[in-house]
Amino acid sequence: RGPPPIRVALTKSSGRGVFATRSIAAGEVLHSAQPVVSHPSPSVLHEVCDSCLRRKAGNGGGGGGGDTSGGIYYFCGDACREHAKGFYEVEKNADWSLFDDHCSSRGLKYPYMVKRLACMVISGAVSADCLDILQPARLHQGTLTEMEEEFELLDSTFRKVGIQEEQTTFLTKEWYINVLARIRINAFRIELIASSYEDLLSSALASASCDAAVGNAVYMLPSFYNHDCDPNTHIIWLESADARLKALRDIEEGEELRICYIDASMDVDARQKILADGFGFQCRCLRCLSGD
Ligand SMILES: C[S@@+](CC[C@H](N)C(=O)[O-])C[C@H]1O[C@@H](n2cnc3c(N)ncnc32)[C@H](O)[C@@H]1O
Repeated sequence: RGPPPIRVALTKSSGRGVFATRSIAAGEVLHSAQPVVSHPSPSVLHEVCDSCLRRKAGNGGGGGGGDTSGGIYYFCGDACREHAKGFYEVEKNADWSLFDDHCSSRGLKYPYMVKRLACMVISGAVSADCLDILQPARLHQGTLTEMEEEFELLDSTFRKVGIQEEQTTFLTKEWYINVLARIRINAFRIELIASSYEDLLSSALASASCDAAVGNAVYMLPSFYNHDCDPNTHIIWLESADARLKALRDIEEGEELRICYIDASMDVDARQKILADGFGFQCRCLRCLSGD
């Protein structure tokens, strides 16, 4: 397989975007992508692999061969356990109860990803500026104050573990806010596509009882796709957080590839509100302009 048939370039009015470098047929997989950082949804913790978010065998995932590691984490196999060392070796040594309680009582999900990223930076798995290339959200004063509180809890948790100071020099309030501002705009909520009848049953149960998402993740290339309420591309997850970008219809060379960030079945007013509040832009796609 050659390189993916895409390139990132400036659009006329939506910052950077992804463009087709040749014609693409409907249904073609453009490329796959692995998360830079991911985290299970709090409601399914211990039910999905802490690394790839695959459901535990018996929870509809069919991902046998897994184990639990010290009761705190579940990894679906050796590859994920190995890959997770990037955060696990640091994360498991700290008492996260204050930080986690703070986030769960407020229904916050993204700070868990910042915590994980901080552990990855400390262990040397990624650099502190690995998300800097992504677009940040514009933040209001109220949000900044909340983030400062979260940062204090994160910082004090690391201090209690006694990690060497030179390993945490990156860990400043500014770093925390910068990373979270990028995660807010670029994180994907991951819903796995059921791959068997058993999965269908258990995912129906999961969505009836709680959140259907297995977690959230940030990717590099998928973060450059702009939004359209009638997209020509979509991002899908089959059994794990490894994503696939797939053409929804025939696409011409040079055309911009766009995905839909939200539930496209909502009416135009609801879509506009969510995109403005959550992503900070007014959608002017053809579907919105036609009032559909
Ligand atoms: C995930 S990023 C997409 C890549 C981004 N354009 C960049 O330069 O990094 C999401 C941001 O892109 C911009 N964007 C995405 N879709 C847009 C659209 N349909 N109209 C205007 N801005 C859009 C918004 O600023 C949004 O917050």
